Amino acid sequence: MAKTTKKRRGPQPTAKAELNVPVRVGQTVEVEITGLNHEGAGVGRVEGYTLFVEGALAGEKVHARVDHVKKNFGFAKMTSVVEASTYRSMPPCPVYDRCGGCSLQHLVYEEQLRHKQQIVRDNLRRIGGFPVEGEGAITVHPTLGMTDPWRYRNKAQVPIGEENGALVGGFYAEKSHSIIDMDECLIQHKANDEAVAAVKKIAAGLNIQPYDEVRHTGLLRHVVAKIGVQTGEVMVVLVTTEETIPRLEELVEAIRTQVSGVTSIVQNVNPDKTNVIFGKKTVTLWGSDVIYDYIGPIKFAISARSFYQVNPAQTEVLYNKTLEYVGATGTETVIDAYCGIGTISLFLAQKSKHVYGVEIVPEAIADANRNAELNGVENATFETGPAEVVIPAWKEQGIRPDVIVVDPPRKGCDEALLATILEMRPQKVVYVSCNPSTLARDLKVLAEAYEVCEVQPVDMFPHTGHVECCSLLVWNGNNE
Ligand SMILES: C[S@@+](CC[C@H](N)C(=O)[O-])C[C@H]1O[C@@H](n2cnc3c(N)ncnc32)[C@H](O)[C@@H]1O
Repeated sequence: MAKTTKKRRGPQPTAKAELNVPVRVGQTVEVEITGLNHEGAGVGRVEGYTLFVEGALAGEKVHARVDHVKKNFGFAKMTSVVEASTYRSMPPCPVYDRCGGCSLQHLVYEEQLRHKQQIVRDNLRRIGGFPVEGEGAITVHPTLGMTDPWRYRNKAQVPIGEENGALVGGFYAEKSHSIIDMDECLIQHKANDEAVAAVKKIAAGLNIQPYDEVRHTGLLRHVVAKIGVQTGEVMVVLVTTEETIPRLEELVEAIRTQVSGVTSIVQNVNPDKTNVIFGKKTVTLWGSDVIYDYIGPIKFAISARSFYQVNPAQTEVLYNKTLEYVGATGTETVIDAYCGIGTISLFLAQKSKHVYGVEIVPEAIADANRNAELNGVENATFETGPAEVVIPAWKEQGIRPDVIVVDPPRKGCDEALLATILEMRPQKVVYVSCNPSTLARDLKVLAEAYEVCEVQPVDMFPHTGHVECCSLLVWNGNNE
């Protein structure tokens, strides 16, 4: 099911004269594509003016229709290929060009991996000012990809609506609130697709009213399905506008008997006029409050609302790399900043003396403590709060980490945290990042006292433009 929707750019009848650019909205142009940007759009020029062309690949000549112009660059959509790249492949997904969840399905997978490695290199050079070639260059390893890069997502979040009087669920059509019905997503675990399709059919059969986003009427807003890939346990979450569900017993009984692997049926109530999926109230309708999964040897309890990495196979690859870079032997004190539900912390606790995890969301820390208990881990301590406040406090308390691991959100580390790391000077910093540009910016700051030894890109989200990285930094021994 659709994971993301394409950025919606509003209608823009800007005349080319207004901005003094060589193209106008609605015009079809021929463009030679020289590169791919971080969102997977082709980059080309028309009379020196940069156009980002959705659907085009580096090395291609294409026809494209301009749909948005700005002063220095514009956006276009490919309408036909004039000269194709040898790396072009036929996207297997039938709704690929309408969904927007994936942006790279038309590029052969090996080339996607090379592209992601290049994106990391470009950011390190352009934003970080690091050499990436020749003597003294940072080693950026080839991206670690999946042997089978399909059906990897363990969570589907599907908006429900109405089309011609029928209940539908799938993804939002571009620049609209109407939902295109879809029962299969090729990057989604098959069990989740089947669970959502079954729930849609059951809900329609029981005449449960789908949500109308514009009028803010109806009951069923979203169907969420989650699977613990290692345990096969499935959770179905019904997100509704109201607490009362008509024919509730029949609904639960049908889901319980028709959804394969289901061990948990949960209702979340979201009465607000918002595009945020979940509301505050969650009730278990049948079965367990949680499903379980394993990453490596660590068992995790996953509730309806808890954050859990969506590609568990590649998460294990990423965490093993983190463990390798930390290089713990059993004597180390490690700080895990931005620890979420303690996934990295619990991985590290196996090999370290003590792990301190900090995270801003209280519910995530409650999950981290519960997961520590579940795994009998006694050498991990979790604290709620901003990393940039809690870690300086730990410093004052005399905690001296040998290694600090950071895994911040896309905006990167807070400046105050980087300053604290430079003051604490652990022997190593391991930086896990989902955004190469903020990674490059922060590494540049840390390079004052650290050698950036190597960067390992990991493909957590095949067929999308995203890339995750794990970087090893070692203190340069300079006390100044
Ligand atoms: C990319 S996630 C990493 C989660 C975890 N390491 C994992 O692998 O599942 C970033 C986490 O940072 C948390 N966060 C955001 N800002 C924070 C801050 N200032 N201090 C501590 N945690 C923060 C978010 O809530 C989120 O859980």
